[in-house]
Amino acid sequence: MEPLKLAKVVIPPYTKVLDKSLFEKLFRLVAAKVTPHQVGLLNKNYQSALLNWPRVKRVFDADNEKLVLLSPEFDIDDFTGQYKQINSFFKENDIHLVPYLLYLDYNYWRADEILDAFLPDAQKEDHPSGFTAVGHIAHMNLRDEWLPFKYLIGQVILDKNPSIKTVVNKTATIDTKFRTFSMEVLAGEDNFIVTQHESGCRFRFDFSKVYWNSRLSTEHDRLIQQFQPGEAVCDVMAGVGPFACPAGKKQVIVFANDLNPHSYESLVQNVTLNKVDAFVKPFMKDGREFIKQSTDELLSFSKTGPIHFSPAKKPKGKKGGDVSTSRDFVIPPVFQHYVMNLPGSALEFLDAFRGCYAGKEDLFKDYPLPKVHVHCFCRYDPPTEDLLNRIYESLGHRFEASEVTMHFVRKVAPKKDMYCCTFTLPASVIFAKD
Ligand SMILES: C[S@@+](CC[C@H](N)C(=O)[O-])C[C@H]1O[C@@H](n2cnc3c(N)ncnc32)[C@H](O)[C@@H]1O
Repeated sequence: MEPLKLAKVVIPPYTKVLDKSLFEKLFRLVAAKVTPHQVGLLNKNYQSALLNWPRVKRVFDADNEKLVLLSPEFDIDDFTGQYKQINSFFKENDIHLVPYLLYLDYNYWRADEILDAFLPDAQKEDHPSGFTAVGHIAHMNLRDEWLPFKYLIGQVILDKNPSIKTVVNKTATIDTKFRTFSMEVLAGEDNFIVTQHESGCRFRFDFSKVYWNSRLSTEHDRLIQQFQPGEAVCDVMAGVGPFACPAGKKQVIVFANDLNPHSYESLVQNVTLNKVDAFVKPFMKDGREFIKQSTDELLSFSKTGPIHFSPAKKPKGKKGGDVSTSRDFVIPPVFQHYVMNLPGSALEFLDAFRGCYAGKEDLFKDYPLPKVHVHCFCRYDPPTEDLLNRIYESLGHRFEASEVTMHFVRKVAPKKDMYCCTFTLPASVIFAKD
């Protein structure tokens, strides 16, 4: 008896339509015709002789009786070896054994089983059944050797993942100004407008025109946790709002900026979608200019009076949760945090902090100096010296290692790690008059 495994199938490279009949398989099995009571006895006493394949039903109705499928290894004539006892049981109880044809088709097999059957064997462990989901889109990053089978791979991913409606493959490395990448639809609808959930918020955007990376959700949450209600945060490269909107939901005041007009457009929509308009202000400027101008923008905004916040009324009958009390949030005249997530170049923007609060020293009477959370890539392990040097080159201030937290975010490539450096902006930098 063949094991439960798809045999290799040969499909010519660049085939566009998957012939699903290639994955149909017929198994000639034996079934025991028993009473419902005997099903329990078989399950209890003779498990190893019964069919035990994943996702395959073993017991079927047959008139007033039941058919129980036996293992393909079961030997009907074995009265001395491992099947001696079950064969005796069948004989003593006058149980009939009947042939049973089990048919498994394309719907039965998992994506990785189907891909293993038609993709070349080399580097089998890397067969591409994994993808990153962004809303209804499965985003793949296929290696060159799988490209001749890209449409079939896309079809399998689409068929085997009910929430996926579009499968795309990245066609070039990210090197655009706005961190977007070109992509090709492998299967499904040609629709890039997605709705993605993260950190208790909803985000809508065109995945082909803006930056989004679902793998950053932990990093988003990590920083959001550091922001306190009533604090002011300057999100210099905000994208479609994955820091800004959740922070706004916890009543953090966020100036959120992105230079990509498509990101800005989605950011504006997402602020409204998540009802954080009172707390999150979107901008579309170059990050360096924004760092400089946002100090005055916030100062003016702080003079408009406190933000009056009334939590949405709880639906009738809902118990628990916070007591709904309204609260006034005084807008701070200075930022407590700057977030700069553009890891390829954000360190180079640090020079913009020189003198950004020059002449405004008094504003810090009641506020601490701002913290910067700047993301960057590094190819050194440990990263300390390299990152301290690069911060110095741009900011013009040499920190001690103990003054900068270097949080490892993720490995992007074998010699490319993403970090978030957090430090307090020195008074000598932000009040500099040079
Ligand atoms: C890596 S993405 C991060 C987006 C978002 N903060 C996140 O965590 O998903 C970097 C963002 O910086 C924006 N960007 C690129 N150059 C910029 C610049 N000079 N000024 C402001 N934003 C810029 C891009 O459009 C992109 O949305």
